[in-house]
Amino acid sequence: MKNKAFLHRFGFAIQGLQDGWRRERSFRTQALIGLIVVLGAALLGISGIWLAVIGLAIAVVLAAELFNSALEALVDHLHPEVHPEIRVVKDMAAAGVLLVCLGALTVGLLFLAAHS
Ligand SMILES: Nc1ncnc2c1ncn2[C@@H]1O[C@H](COP(=O)(O)OP(=O)(O)OP(=O)(O)O)[C@@H](O)[C@H]1O
Repeated sequence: MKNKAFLHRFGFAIQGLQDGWRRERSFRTQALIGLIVVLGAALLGISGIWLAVIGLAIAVVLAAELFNSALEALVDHLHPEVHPEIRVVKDMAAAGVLLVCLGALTVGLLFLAAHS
């Protein structure tokens, strides 16, 4: 499975996006919020740099959610039983998503403050 051509690897990534969309409600919610924010920003005609920062914040949130979901799926598959270490792994992954979401929220608040 190693060293596949770029198009193959791109296909795997698209498949991962579809799996994330199909299996994870939080990913769907965050993706829809991101879409609404980008559409709203485009309608307001905001400047290029703000669009870039907001787009990056949305992409980082979605990527963090996918990493978190992938880790959860792996852990649940390898170790379905309850275990204190699994709790730590899942809670730390969830904390990572929370931090990224707080960062994105800060970007949103700074944008609103700069445009009000
Ligand atoms: N196998 C386990 N052993 C110990 N604690 C667990 C285990 N599975 C889940 N937990 C605890 O329950 C919390 C929620 O776990 P869960 O897998 O349902 O995550 P979730 O973020 O709610 O996932 P989903 O996106 O599937 O709703 C974890 O953060 C962890 O604290």
